[in-house]
Amino acid sequence: MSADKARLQLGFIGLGRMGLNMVRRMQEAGIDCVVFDTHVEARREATSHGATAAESIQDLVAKLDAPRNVWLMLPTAVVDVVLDQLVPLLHAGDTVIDGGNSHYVEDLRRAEALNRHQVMYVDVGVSGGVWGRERGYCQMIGGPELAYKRLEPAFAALAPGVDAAPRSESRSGEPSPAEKGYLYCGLNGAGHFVKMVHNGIEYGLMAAYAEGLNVLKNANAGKQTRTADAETAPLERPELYQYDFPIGDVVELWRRGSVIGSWLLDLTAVEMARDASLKGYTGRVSDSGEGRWTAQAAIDEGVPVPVLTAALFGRFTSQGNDLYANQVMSAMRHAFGGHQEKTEGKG
Ligand SMILES: O=C(O)[C@H](O)[C@@H](O)[C@H](O)[C@H](O)COP(=O)(O)O
Repeated sequence: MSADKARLQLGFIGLGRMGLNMVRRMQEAGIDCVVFDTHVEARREATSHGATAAESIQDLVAKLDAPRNVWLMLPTAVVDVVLDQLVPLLHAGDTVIDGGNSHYVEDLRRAEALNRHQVMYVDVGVSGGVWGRERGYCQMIGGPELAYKRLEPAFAALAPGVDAAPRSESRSGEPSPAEKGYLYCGLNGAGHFVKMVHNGIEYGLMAAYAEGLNVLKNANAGKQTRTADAETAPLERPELYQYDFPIGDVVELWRRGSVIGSWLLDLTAVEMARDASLKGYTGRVSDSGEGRWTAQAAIDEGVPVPVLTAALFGRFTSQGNDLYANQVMSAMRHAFGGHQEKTEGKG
């Protein structure tokens, strides 16, 4: 443990799915965390891992040595509420870190507001989800470089480390922060901007796998008999679609030596091994905002992102937001051709 690591103390607000595990990882690395969450149980759990619990935000600030560092790991909707309580308690030279999935535009506004109190604001896009405690967290960091430097032992403790991936050819010597799993991306907003695009890509990758696997799943379409009044046109050559692929095994196979292996595919394989029919899922795919923000940024930049937007719109469809459009089309079809809607599914 380095001397710097031993000295760093961190206030931590928000002990949810990710926050608690992040605190555990930092405590294990010798970083003292003073934690607060409205759930007493979460605070108790954090103390069992060596953290110091605070009874309130005021108590948390009082328990920290100056200059204070307070990391927020909160749903985006409550960040401003907590900042309103926290910032008046802080002093010049203190730092607030937002590790949630905030929009980078919000970071710019918040950084300016905190700056008026001479409090530094750092935005950190954190990837790794519920697996982060074990695998480490990939961190994309924006804000004043001074604050980044001060917090570097915390970023290093949370990061997966250089061994998480084979070193890229022609990189040698002391691994760079990026190779360890954290990166200073630039001034305020930069961290969440990079995380926003990361999530835009996440949507695209997920949709690509999902669509491909659906083509495999329906490769037995020629086996289904279609009646004259079926919903869709008959297959011209049903003999071409007579396959029942073991999708779970195909996914498992692609994890080994194929071009499209990835952690997303690894996770898919685990789900498929449990139940390849995915009966436990209705297929409603939520979106928390970052896919939308990526599309908005691309429009402002005049950059085409057809794959990412198609994936985003696919999520809207899954949420049922295509219903009225479909009703309009069905009404038109009925109006011009007298066509009745079929009540059954695939015919
Ligand atoms: O990198 C990550 O760990 C994920 O990207 C994560 O941060 C993501 O934001 C949420 O798990 C869900 O996001 P959506 O609701 O937008 O799918």
